[in-house]
Amino acid sequence: MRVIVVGTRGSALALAQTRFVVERLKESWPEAEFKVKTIKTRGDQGASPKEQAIFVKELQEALLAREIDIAVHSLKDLPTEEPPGLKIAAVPRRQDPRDVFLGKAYKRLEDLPKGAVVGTSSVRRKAQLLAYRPDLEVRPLRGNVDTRLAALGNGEYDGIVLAAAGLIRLDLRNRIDQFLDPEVMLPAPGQGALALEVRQGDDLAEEFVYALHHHPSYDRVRAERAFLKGLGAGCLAPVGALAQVEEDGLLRLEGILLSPDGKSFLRAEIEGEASEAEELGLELARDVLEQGGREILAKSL
Ligand SMILES: NCc1[nH]cc(CCC(=O)O)c1CC(=O)O
Repeated sequence: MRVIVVGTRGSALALAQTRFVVERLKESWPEAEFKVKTIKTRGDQGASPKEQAIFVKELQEALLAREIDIAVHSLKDLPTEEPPGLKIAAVPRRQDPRDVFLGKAYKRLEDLPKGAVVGTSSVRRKAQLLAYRPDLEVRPLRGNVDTRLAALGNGEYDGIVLAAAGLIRLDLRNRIDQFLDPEVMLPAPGQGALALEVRQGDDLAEEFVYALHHHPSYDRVRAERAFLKGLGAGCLAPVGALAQVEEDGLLRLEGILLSPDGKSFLRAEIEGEASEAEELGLELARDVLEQGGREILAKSL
């Protein structure tokens, strides 16, 4: 039988995510053989959105070139359009999608004194931080998770904001001081979810990864990504989105579009059938654009 090659980037987080995926694959398909291949990329998870896009592309090229058979991505780093010849064949059960606060002297965002310095390089996090607390000073914070934790330790910041999922997957949950309420900080579309990508027509790889597919997680991230896509904002505008599947099976999607300074924003929500996840996301985006989102978008370009 064919050896299935699982491709990943080399950052600690990417490797941890891939180890998790490969373990699940081996449990589901004990007869099959899986091998991990690290695709060397210049940077890491803390790179700028533009660099992130390059790393994603390198993995996709390796897939198309048959150097790997399955690519493991953080879903939030993937562009909303799939390249020709590839498909997202599975979205495993999503990790906690929320953002988290890690503080130096103060362990909660609301306890920070006026003018406190918070580190993040995400335009989405910055805009929402400023919308909540215009008095804060938001300073850039790049690098992989370790680098960012070290920067907090050095006292350069009073606090930093990261994705819960990254810390949890790196076994650093104990470093989290506060899970941010989505009322204050809506996560990035797809945050906390993985995407398992294969070549179209590679039925074996597709069948293998489908064993890890979690449909409710897939519906949620499809709604969130459709909202992002519908705004036509690309990855550079401050956009947050979070979908939940309610007890009655309905999907509730909340979305926000902000100006980079957080002074203007539009937040809206919609509810409907989970099977209509994509339509719900697109409809919410249309609502937001019509309520004044177009003017807000013009400010972030
Ligand atoms: N943009 C970098 C990135 N891509 C995925 C994660 C975390 C894990 C996830 O959201 O799935 C991170 C780090 C962060 O935002 O703190």
